[in-house]
Amino acid sequence: MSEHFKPRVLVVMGVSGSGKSSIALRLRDETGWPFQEGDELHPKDNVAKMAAGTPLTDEDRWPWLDRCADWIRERLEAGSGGLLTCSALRKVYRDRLGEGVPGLQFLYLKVSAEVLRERLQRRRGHYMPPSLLPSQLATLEEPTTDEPALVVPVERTVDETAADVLAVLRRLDSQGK
Ligand SMILES: Nc1ncnc2c1ncn2[C@@H]1O[C@H](COP(=O)(O)OP(=O)(O)OP(=O)(O)O)[C@@H](O)[C@H]1O
Ligand SMILES: O=C(O)[C@H](O)[C@@H](O)[C@H](O)[C@H](O)CO
Repeated sequence: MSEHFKPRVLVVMGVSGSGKSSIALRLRDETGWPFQEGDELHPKDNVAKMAAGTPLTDEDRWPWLDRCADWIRERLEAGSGGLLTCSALRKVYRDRLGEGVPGLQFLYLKVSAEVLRERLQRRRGHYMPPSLLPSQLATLEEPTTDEPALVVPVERTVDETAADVLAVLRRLDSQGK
């Protein structure tokens, strides 16, 4: 049985290859919160575009972000907690997802460009080509300190990183935050 954590909706964010899916799945196992892979909410044209090596535009992303926002809102209303992977690269995207709504928290996976390049080169069986990394990094606006985001460097193992996040959640729970 998983440990009890106060239900929160966490958006696990960062560029392609930062480890969103890997970390979110570990956190799902530990918290028991519902999990949604944000990549699965992309309209199929978006996936085809990325697979062909073309970066998405803001216009491509809005319908996808709206689907992500719907999922977040449902989870908040249900009070079940939730884990969504979503690159959420720009501040306006995070606003669209509902940043600032109580109970919604972002978890930013901060990884150096070198490590990202290496991970994406090694990854197999994913539509996102490593050639899109520069555009992902160019689009990224890291969350600032006045945003409700936890920032974790993820150049250690998935288990170590997940343990760090759980420690933060326990601390927030014990402080009644
Ligand atoms: N902490 C880690 N240490 C080493 N390798 C990792 C780590 N986290 C993830 N990886 C590996 O890096 C690759 C990218 O991870 P993952 O698919 O979880 O990233 P992602 O952010 O969900 O990517 P995308 O947004 O493109 O779907 C995978 O091959 C994964 O096994
Ligand atoms: O905003 C974006 O450009 C996209 O969401 C990408 O980040 C991908 O969906 C994901 O990272 C691919 O695997």
